[in-house]
Amino acid sequence: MSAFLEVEALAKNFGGVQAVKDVSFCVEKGSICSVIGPNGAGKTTVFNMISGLLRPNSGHVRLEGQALTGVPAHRMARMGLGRTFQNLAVFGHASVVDNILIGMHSKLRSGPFSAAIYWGRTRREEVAAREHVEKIIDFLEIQGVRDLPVGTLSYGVQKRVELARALASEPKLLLLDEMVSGMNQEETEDIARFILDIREELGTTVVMVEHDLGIVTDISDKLVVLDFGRKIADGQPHDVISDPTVIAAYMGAEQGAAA
Ligand SMILES: Nc1ncnc2c1ncn2[C@@H]1O[C@H](COP(=O)(O)OP(=O)(O)OP(=O)(O)O)[C@@H](O)[C@H]1O
Repeated sequence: MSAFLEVEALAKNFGGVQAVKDVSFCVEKGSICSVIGPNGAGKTTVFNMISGLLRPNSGHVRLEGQALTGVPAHRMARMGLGRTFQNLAVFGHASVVDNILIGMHSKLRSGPFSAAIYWGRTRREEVAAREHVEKIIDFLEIQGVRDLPVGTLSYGVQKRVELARALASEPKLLLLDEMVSGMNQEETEDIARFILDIREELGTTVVMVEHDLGIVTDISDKLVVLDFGRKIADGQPHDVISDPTVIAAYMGAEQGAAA
């Protein structure tokens, strides 16, 4: 049986820079997998190849055996992918509810023309969409700010709205790009709890790129470590972070930064 997500021999060059070289790993259904590594290791590039923002020079990505490689990013929601971005990607002037409704558009069947013909179906879809949004709002505990413009909220709550929008399309695979960077301790702990709840209660598989080693070792089932574009380790968090190759990669990066 094939793995839920298969990343096979991915490679990507930017001009003369080999950002990712022959990276392969698998993610089991219903698990949380984190891709870590020092600055410039190739994490974001791998992530963007999984989510369709970048096309690999070679290699494949498959979700439940279906090829994702070459599928444009805007069709990924229909393939079962949801994602958040390293830099906040919310509509600051729109309310929390409207931001989440925007995330649902890939699930709605009615466009303006079919809406004119099938008014009843459109109406039912809209009611169902609003009910679904309310469930997500309850799930992520953002009831108190539901009608406020997202731009007026704290950074941690805005990230939660972004997460809500990614969940709106009911993804099978949720990709989280440096979700907790810039968050304080309390916001980080909240997000860690929500990620665990998403896995437990919604059964969603989660892949994250993360700098914060505390959160990844606490909540991940598996870590994949990159260094200079190559995979140097993968496995259970406590084994991986005590692996001498991984320690050396992080220490090398620190020494490089200090020099
Ligand atoms: N668009 C690009 N053009 C040229 N080089 C790039 C581009 N994107 C990434 N790189 C280079 O590819 C390498 C991997 O970058 P990437 O952003 O994937 O690493 P990262 O592990 O996500 O780093 P960070 O932790 O700093 O975000 C780096 O050397 C980077 O400078």
